[in-house]
Amino acid sequence: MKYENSRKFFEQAMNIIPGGVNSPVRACKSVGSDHPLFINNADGCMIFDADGNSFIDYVGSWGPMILGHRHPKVTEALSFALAQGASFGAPTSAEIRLAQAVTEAVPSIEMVRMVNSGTEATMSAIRLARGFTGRDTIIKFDGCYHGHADTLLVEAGSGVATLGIPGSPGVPKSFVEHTLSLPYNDADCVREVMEKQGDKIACIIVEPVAGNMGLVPPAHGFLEILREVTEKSGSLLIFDEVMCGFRVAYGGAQELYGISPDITCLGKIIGGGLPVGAYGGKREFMEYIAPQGPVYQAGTLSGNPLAMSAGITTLEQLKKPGFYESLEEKSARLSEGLKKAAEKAEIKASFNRVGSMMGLFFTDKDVKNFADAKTSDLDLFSAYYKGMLQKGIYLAPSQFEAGFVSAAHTDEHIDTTIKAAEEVFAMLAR
Ligand SMILES: Cc1ncc(COP(=O)(O)O)c(C=O)c1O
Ligand SMILES: N[C@H](C=O)CCC(=O)O
Repeated sequence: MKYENSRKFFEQAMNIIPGGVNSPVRACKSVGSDHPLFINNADGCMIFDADGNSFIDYVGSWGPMILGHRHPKVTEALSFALAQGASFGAPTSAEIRLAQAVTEAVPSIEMVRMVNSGTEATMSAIRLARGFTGRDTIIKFDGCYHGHADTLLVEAGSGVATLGIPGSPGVPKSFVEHTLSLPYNDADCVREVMEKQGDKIACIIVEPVAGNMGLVPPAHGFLEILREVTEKSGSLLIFDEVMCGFRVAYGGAQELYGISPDITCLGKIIGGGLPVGAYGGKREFMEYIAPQGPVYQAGTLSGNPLAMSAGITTLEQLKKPGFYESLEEKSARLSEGLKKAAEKAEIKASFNRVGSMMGLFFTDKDVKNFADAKTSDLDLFSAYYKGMLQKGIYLAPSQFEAGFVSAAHTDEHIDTTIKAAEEVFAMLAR
């Protein structure tokens, strides 16, 4: 494959955009690539770069593209919405329709506020929890990523883990002194901390399915314990379902595991590929937000009509009978195929999957938390990433990211991917 145009664009971008990219993980630095792919267009589960190369896409714009790219119904809805005007900075009925779809899908959400990104959703949810409880301290978990708000970068996953950045310069110590980060899936540790400090804790925020240290499912009973200790101490439980919401089930991880949080953060899928975020929960909490309540939060483009229409149409498609069953079948086929391929080549690898979110770690440990994920052989991951790319398979360029299957992937695409992995594993084993 030739990458001349991507290389040329990256040189130009490096001059005028920090690191040549508008979000760090895209630069593909950690896998040793000297440039990312510049993308021209995408269709279904295929993505096409600026040099005319085509790839089967398992990044799906980092999760939103669950229907695949350019779904005809979403494209049609967007054209219609655009014809009415791109933004009004005033309420539209589309905001009510998306709010209705979200509250119907996720019963713990009685009211929802739209924002423009997952970062805004989690940042606002934390402010609400602090405002409502009158407490400052928050608990998060190592390797979970909740966007780039100052207080949430402590021990974060995703790009922070990929680039090995310890938190971030520019975040004053005093901003993070109220953030406690605990090991994911360690119920005993949570109990211990909550027994000692529960009355000071405003909230526990968690990715109920962690997708930013690779993919790590919640251990049996872990989410139940979080619910129990927060209820006991009067703290709020926040599920950050920006990635897993509408992904692992129509009602998200809370439907899958049967736990009802106080506040839920959403993003990605509910915008159908347009910039969006949302946070919602029980009426008593949400009525605390301005202008109804005292906790301030605002946004010029919040509830943007294009994002609302792409989101509404996406959720309509997801609601169709059999959607998640079919996605589960495809994802199981892929994950089983990759597992067998690694076993055949005697590659040390550990696999996690929840529905259409999956992770392959180059370690012989079962990966249950960030410390386990960090035992992965990152050089082997880089070689795997590059090998797969050469064979036309587009994966996230980091061990600490999840992979996503979409409704547009067919058995044929999946079998092509497994065959590519067999060849790459065989090469890595030599
Ligand atoms: C679980 C989770 N929360 C929050 C975010 C932040 O979302 P955004 O990148 O839209 O700000 C992300 C992704 O970046 C995420 O995966
Ligand atoms: N893991 C991140 C979000 O889910 C990846 C997106 C980004 O940071 O650019």
